[in-house]
Amino acid sequence: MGLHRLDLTLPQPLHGTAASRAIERAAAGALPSHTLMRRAGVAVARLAMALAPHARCIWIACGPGNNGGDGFEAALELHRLGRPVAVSFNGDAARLPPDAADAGQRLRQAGVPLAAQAPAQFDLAIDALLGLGATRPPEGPLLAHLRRMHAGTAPVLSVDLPSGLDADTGQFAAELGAAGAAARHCLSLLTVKPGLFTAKGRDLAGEVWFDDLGIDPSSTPPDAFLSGRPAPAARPHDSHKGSFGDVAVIGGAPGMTGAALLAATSALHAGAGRVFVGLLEADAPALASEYALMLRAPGTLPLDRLTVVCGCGAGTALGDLLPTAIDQAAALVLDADGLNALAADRRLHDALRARAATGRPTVLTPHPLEAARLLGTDTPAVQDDRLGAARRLADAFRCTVVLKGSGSVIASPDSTPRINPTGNARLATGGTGDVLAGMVGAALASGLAAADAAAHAVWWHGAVADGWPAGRPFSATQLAREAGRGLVQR
Ligand SMILES: NC(=O)C1=CN([C@@H]2O[C@H](COP(=O)(O)OP(=O)(O)OC[C@H]3O[C@@H](n4cnc5c(N)ncnc54)[C@H](OP(=O)(O)O)[C@@H]3O)[C@@H](O)[C@H]2O)[C@@H](O)CC1
Ligand SMILES: Nc1ncnc2c1ncn2[C@@H]1O[C@H](COP(=O)(O)OP(=O)(O)O)[C@@H](O)[C@H]1O
Ligand SMILES: [K+]
Repeated sequence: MGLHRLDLTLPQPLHGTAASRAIERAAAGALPSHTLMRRAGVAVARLAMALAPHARCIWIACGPGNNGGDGFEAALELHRLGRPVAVSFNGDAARLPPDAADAGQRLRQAGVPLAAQAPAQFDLAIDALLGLGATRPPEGPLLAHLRRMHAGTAPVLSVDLPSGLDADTGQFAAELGAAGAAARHCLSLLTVKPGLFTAKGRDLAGEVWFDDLGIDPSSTPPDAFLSGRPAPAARPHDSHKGSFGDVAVIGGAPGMTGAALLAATSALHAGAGRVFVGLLEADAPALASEYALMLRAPGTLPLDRLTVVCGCGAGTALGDLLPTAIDQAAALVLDADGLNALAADRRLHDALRARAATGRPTVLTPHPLEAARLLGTDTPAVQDDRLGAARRLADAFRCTVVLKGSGSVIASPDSTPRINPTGNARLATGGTGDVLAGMVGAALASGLAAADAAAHAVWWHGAVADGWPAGRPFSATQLAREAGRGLVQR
C-alpha cells in the first residue's frame, strides 16, 4: 500500500533493523538502481506537502548516509514541484553511499545549494539526518539540528525514524531538551519499525505514516506485531452470570485494600460473571463501593474453579496463598506483589513452569521494575530492550507476559510478541495497573486464551484512557468503572 497514516486499529507487522535491511536488499536486487530511494523521496515530498501545503520554506536536514539520500530525493521532488526548500547537509560527501551520492549530485545539478546550517526560518522541518544506520547518539551539528527542530513550533517530519531512535528498541540516547510545540510526524519507509511504538518511540515519532515503497515484506518474518483492535467480547442475549466465568482477586493487605478492590471492580465491569475478593486484611471494613463484589476469606476460595488475580496490594502477606494459587488456579494473573514474591523465591519459578505444563493459562503483568526483579537486572536494562525483556520472561516462566508502560509488550512463549498502540500518559497514575490486572482476569474468565486475553485487556484499558473526555477528572477508580468498553451486548 502506498503512503498512508497508520491505522492503529489494525494489526501491523513490525520489522526491526536486520529484517528491514534484508527486505531492502532483496527488493533493491530486483529493481533498477536508485528506485527505492526515489520512491522514498517522492513519498516524503508528498507527505511534506500535505502537512505544510503553504510552507514558505521547507528545511530538509540531510545526514551522512542513505537517510540523508532520502532527504536529497525529497528535496529534488519538492523543488521540481516548485516548493521552496532549504537543504542542509552534514556529512562527508566523498563517503556518501551510492544511492545517496547519486541523489546529492542530481540535487546540485538542479541548482539547489547545500548548506551546513539550518535556515533562519522554516515552516516544516524534515529530519533526514539518521535512519536505520544510527550507530551512536547524534552529536555535533546533527544534534544541534535535531534540537533546533524539536524546540520550534514548525511541524517535524522524521524520515524513516526520528534520528537517533533505535529501530528495534525505541531507545534514544540523545538529550533534546524541552520539547517545543511542534507537531511530530514520522514516515516509516519500506517496513514499520517496532521502536516507533515503545519506550521513547511514541513521543519522538508522533503520528506514524507508512509507505511500503511498493515492496511486499511478507517473505521476512516480523519481529513483532502492533496489536489491532480486538473484537469486542460478545454477550449473547441468552446469558446468565455463569456464562462469563468467575474471578477471585487475592490481595489487599492492611493499608492496601484499595488495590484489590480496584482490580475486582474492573473485573466486574469488564464482564466477569461473578467477582470474589479475598482480602488479606482480616478485619477489612466493608469498603467495597461495588455491592456486587463478594468478600471472602482468601483461604476459603475454590481456586481450581476460578480465574485468580493475585498480588494487587498484597505487600508481603501472601504467604502460602501464592504457591497454592500457582498450583490450583484454573487461570491465573500475577501482578504487583505477587510478582515481587515470585522474584524472591526460585521455588515458585519451578512451580510456575510446572503449572504451564498442565496447560492452565497464566498471565504476568509486570511494570519495568517488577520485570527487572524477575530477570535479576535493573529497570534501565529492561527499558533498553522491552521486546527482549518480555520475550525472556515469557520463555523463562512459560506463560504470557505483559510488560507495561508506553507501548506495552505482550509476549508468549514461542510466538511473535505484540506491541499495544493504545493508552497515554493519563494512565501514569496510581492504581491503573490494578485495573488492568482485573481486566485481564475478566478476559481470561470469559474463556480467551492467555495471549488473547492479555492483548484484549491491554488494548481496551488503553482505549478507555484515549477516549477519556477532556476536562473530566481521570482516576483509576473511574477507569475501573469504564472497563466494560470492550463488551457488546447482543
Ligand atoms: N533499508 C531500508 O529500509 C531503506 C533505506 N532507506 C533509507 O536509508 C536509511 C538507512 O541508510 P544507512 O544504512 O545509510 O544509514 P543512515 O541512518 O542514513 O546513517 C548511516 C550513516 O550515518 C553515520 N552515523 C551513524 N550514527 C551517527 C551519529 N550518531 N552521528 C554521525 N554519524 C552517524 C554512519 O557512519 P559510521 O557509523 O560508519 O561512522 C553512516 O555514515 C533508512 O533509514 C532509510 O531512510 C530508503 O532509502 C529505502 C529503504
Ligand atoms: N504513557 C503511557 N502510555 C500507555 N500506557 C501507560 C502509560 N503510562 C502508564 N501506562 C499504563 O498504566 C498502567 C500502570 O500500571 P502500574 O505501573 O502497575 O501502576 P499501579 O501499580 O499504580 O497500578 C499500565 O497498564 C501501563 O501500561
Ligand atoms: K531520520
